[in-house]
Amino acid sequence: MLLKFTKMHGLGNDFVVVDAVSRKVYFNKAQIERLGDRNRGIGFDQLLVVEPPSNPDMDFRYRIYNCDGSEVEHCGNGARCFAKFVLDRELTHKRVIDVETKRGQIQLRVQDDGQVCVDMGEPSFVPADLPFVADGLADLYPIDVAGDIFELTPVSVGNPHAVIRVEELSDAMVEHVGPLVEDHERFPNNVNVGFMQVLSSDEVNLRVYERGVGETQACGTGACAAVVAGIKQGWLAPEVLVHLPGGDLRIAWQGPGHSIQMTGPAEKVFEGQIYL
Ligand SMILES: N[C@@H](CCC[C@H](N)C(=O)O)C(=O)O
Repeated sequence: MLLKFTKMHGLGNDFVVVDAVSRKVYFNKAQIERLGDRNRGIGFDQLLVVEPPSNPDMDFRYRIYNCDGSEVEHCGNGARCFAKFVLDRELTHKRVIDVETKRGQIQLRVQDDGQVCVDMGEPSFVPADLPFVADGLADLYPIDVAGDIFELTPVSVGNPHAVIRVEELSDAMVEHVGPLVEDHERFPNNVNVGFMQVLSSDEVNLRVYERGVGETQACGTGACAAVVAGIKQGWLAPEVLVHLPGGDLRIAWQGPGHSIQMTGPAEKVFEGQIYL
């Protein structure tokens, strides 16, 4: 079967986006891994599949797969690219789009400047929601990583994140500690690992080692998780500019009972077709 796709990115976190509204398409794990291979396929961090909604109150449903073939609940940068894709392809003319995901319902608002603001839903700090194995509730949780102790904040923003505050960001930290935390036994479903350097109460640097991918140039849910963790710990204000290797995101959270708002760009790179 010849598959038509669009290559997109949000701050360098790259996607292959497929229209499964106009024509049904299903992928198995081996196909996703092959398409995601940067040498033998197209290459992407995540595959996004745009489908009709199952709930008539929603505009679309979208499925998200990491390049290792695993299906995930949520993707912040993907949500913004999704909004640009359905407008560019004229699958909708709405600029406020309600979408079903594995995580639940999210709302995308396309601004006049082309940036997309995503209502990412409410975060949870309850360990069982990630899941994260813990004896009880704490502010910061110490975790033994190959003999070194790190303190982290576990956060679910629909998908699981571990946020570690560091004084300085380093390649060694992300490349060595990232994978060890990602599949640590205390995270039975694995976890996305964010390393956050606080610059001031409204500005941070962040690098994210993503579950099922490795380090990406940006992670939208990772930026949300880092900011809400920082607000919970009393380090950050309700609106924060997050500097990621691929560019900046604005994250706002007014506290418990409120959704996280994420604003940033979405870019189309090219369209193509490939045999599945
Ligand atoms: N890049 C994404 C997150 C994608 C999913 C993640 N790797 C997971 O396994 O949960 C984002 O922008 O949020």
